[in-house]
Amino acid sequence: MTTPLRVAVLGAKGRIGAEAARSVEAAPGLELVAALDREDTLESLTEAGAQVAVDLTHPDAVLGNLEYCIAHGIHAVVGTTGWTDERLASVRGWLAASPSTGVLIAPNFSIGAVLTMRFAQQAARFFESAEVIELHHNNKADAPSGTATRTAQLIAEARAEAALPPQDDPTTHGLPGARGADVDGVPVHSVRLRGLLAHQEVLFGGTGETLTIRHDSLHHSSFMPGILLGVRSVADAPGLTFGLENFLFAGE
Ligand SMILES: NC(=O)C1=CN([C@@H]2O[C@H](COP(=O)(O)OP(=O)(O)OC[C@H]3O[C@@H](n4cnc5c(N)ncnc54)[C@H](OP(=O)(O)O)[C@@H]3O)[C@@H](O)[C@H]2O)C=CC1
Ligand SMILES: O=C(O)C1=N[C@H](C(=O)O)C[C@H](O)C1
Repeated sequence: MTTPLRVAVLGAKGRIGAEAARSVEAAPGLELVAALDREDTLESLTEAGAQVAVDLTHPDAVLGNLEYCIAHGIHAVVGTTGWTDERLASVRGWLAASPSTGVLIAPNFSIGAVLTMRFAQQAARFFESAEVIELHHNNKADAPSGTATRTAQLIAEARAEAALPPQDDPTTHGLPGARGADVDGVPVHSVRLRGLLAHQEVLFGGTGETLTIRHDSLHHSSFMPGILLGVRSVADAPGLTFGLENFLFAGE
C-alpha cells in the first residue's frame, strides 16, 4: 500500500476552501493533515508535515503563504486570484532558491472553464470583435475575475499572433466604466449578483454573425476534480505552472 499524500488546505473555512477540504478528505491516496484559516499560523503546515498546500484564501494573503510554502519545500496548488506579472515574478524568484518545489496557479479549476479559455483562444483569430462578460456572486473579492483576465489575455495573444488590428471602439461619449475594463485591448465586464456563483460569456463578432461561448459553475463541486488533479500532479512539476490546462492536456 502506498503512503497517502499529506495535503493541507489554506482558507479552509471559506466557500471553496471548505469544499476542497472535504474533497481532499474523501479522496483516495490523499490525507488532509491541516485545514487552516485566517487565525492559524503557517508553522502548522510544517508541524503537520504537509507535502502539498492548497491555497484558497485572498489575494492579500496568497503571496505570504506561497513564500512560506516554497521556503519549506511544500508544493502548492493555488486557486486564489490577483495575479500580475510582478507577483508571478516574485513566485519564480522564490522557486529559484527551491528548485524541486512545484507550484500550480490556476485561474480556474473547473473543466468547463478551462475548455472555455481554450475554445476562446481558438476562435479569437477569426473575429473582428471580442468581449468578455464575467458574472459572480456578490461577495467576490476582486474584479475582473482571474478567469476573465486570463481569457482576455489569451484572446489578445491570439489576435496579435494573427496580426489582427486593435479593436475599433468609436465610443466618445458616456459614463466612465460603461465599456468595461481594458485587458490587453479586450473589454471585460464584471457583474456581481446575489444568487450567482461563477459564470462567464465570451462574445465574438464578425461579419453578419456572432459566437458566444458560455460557461456556468453552478456549485463549488465543479472545481474539485481540477484541484485534486493539481494536488496529485504538482510534485512532479517543479517550478511554476500557470493554468490547469498544463496538467489536463498533458501529453497532447
Ligand atoms: N481558481 C479557481 O478555480 C477558484 C478560485 N477561487 C478564488 O479563491 C479565493 C477564495 O474564494 P472564496 O472561497 O469565495 O472566498 P472566501 O472569502 O469565502 O474564503 C476565503 C477564506 O480564506 C480566509 N483567509 C483570508 N486570509 C487568510 C490567510 N491569511 N490565511 C488563511 N486564510 C485566510 C478567509 O477568512 P476571513 O473570512 O476571515 O477573511 C476565508 O475563510 C478567491 O481568490 C477566489 O477568486 C474561488 C473559486 C474557484
Ligand atoms: O471567486 C470566485 O468565486 C471565483 N474565482 C475565480 C476567478 O476569479 O476567476 C474562479 C471562478 O471564477 C470562481
